[in-house]
Amino acid sequence: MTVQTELENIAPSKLSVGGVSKRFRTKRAEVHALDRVSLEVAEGEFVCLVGPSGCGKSTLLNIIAGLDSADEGSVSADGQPIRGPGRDRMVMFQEHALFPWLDVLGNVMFGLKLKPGLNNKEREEVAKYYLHLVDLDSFLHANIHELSGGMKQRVALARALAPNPKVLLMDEPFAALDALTREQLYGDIQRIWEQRKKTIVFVTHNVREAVCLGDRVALFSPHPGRIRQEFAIDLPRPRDINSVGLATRSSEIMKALKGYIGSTETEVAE
Ligand SMILES: Nc1ncnc2c1ncn2[C@@H]1O[C@H](COP(=O)(O)OP(=O)(O)OP(=O)(O)O)[C@@H](O)[C@H]1O
Repeated sequence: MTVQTELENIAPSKLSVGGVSKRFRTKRAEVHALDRVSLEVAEGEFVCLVGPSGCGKSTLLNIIAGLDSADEGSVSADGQPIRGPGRDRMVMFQEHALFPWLDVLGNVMFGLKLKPGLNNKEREEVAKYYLHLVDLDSFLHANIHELSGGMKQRVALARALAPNPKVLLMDEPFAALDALTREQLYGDIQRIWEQRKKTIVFVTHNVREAVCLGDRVALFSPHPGRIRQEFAIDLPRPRDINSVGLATRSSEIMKALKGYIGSTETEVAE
């Protein structure tokens, strides 16, 4: 395999979630995290899962990632049942989970370790391509602890993209960042998604963030976790989170969400 073939866009996956239920049993209680959740995500689609804390968004993402399994129902990528993690589905979490003993380049190269057919020099070339994509060319040899929160998440994004997955699964990746840094990353992730043609499932409790990024927003409610409604977002891209159109659409969705969870719920940000 050459670096050039490795960097080519590959066809994104279609995801299919059918009637998935999941319960967690602890010593004291049983939590019904997901109740017959179904979701279809088309090839290259950007879908956001929105809802208050505890409604099962991360559980569903973990099941699609193959990090957890459903009690009932089916989950498949391109028609193949998902039975465990795979390089075709990379996950990015709120916490960057970078290795502090490796520099920026080393962290992204680490994700390519198991990539067959690439030698070290080629892995470095691939890693540099993705670090350029996230605007970190000048920080290849920086230590992780020297970076800002936003830069760490850029490294984490480059690391998730480097194995050229068909699906990117993102669990509140920007939640711990300040508003300005988040806004920059909204622009970046939209640009990268269009350039690299990934299927993206993005978990957030921020309705505006979901409307800014998603082709579609799936609304969850908790106890038990269910998808209550889906909204197609046809605003032109790239979207500005501060635009009037986006605020209007967010308010409509927020209103629907409050109808499902009650207006006293405070964990969802508009
Ligand atoms: N490993 C686990 N053991 C026991 N309960 C769990 C486990 N993982 C999740 N849960 C419970 O399942 C429910 C759904 O959790 P989940 O993390 O999927 O929700 P979420 O919508 O992603 O919430 P948040 O936005 O807070 O991450 C919650 O009540 C949670 O406490």
